[in-house]
Amino acid sequence: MKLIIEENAEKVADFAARYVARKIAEASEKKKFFVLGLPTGSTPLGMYKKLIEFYKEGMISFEMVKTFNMDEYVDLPRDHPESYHSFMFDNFFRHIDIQPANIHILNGNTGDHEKECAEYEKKILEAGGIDLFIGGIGPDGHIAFNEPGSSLASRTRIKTLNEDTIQANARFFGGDLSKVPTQALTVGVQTVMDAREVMILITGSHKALALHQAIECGVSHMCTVSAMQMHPCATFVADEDATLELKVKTVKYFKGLMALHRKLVEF
Ligand SMILES: N[C@@H]1[C@@H](O)[C@H](O)[C@@H](COP(=O)(O)O)O[C@@H]1O
Repeated sequence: MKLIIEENAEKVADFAARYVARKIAEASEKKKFFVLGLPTGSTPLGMYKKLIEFYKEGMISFEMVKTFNMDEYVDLPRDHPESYHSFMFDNFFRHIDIQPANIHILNGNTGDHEKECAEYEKKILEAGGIDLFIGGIGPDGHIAFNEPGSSLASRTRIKTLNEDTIQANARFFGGDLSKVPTQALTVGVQTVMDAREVMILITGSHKALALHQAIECGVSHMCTVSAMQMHPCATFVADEDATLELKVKTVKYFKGLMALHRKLVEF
């Protein structure tokens, strides 16, 4: 596992965007599609902004990119401003040259959630698997909507959101808890684990305990992102605030590797 520690959220976004841009460019040079797993939430917004900038500056193209989003609310119309469909189109897809057919987002309005989830897993396989899955985490260490207690062997399925997550997401629904959807379709922990690479973005002191549990404690279904300790190629990109609960020794160790890790984003 790599832990990248950047000064602030903007630098986390810059690192992540450069990392993704370089991977896309490498695949395009080989005339290969690059398959990205993508998150929503406020954490990845800065990365999406930078990637749009890189595209507008002519540094990268998304013509050879396929995407699979992590999750989507159940029974929230696709065109609702807070659906993850709207989020992704408004903040990313509308501004780049990705082919619409290469965008995949779970549909929480089909009425047959089991079928939708099974087909999603199938589509990922047909695309050749995910090359790089990018994720954020909830303050309780959940990845996608794999809430505490979710099986670490889970695959795409319907999940009922817990109280903490509903409260955290209420800010997007005018602070009204009753308006927050209570269920979502989400990729499983194992779906993320199957990706060839995983990159988790964590910013803010409210995520500090989660980062500590994720990388300094044992693997536990109570902090589902901790499963990434078992992934052969996982990178956590955090800002200083998110490292507040880590041991000084851990921080010092990974900061000592930063010169090496900077090479990963030379682009
Ligand atoms: N399902 C999403 C997660 O994928 C996301 O990582 C988390 C944190 O969001 P934010 O980045 O806004 O803190 O929110 C939701 O629970």
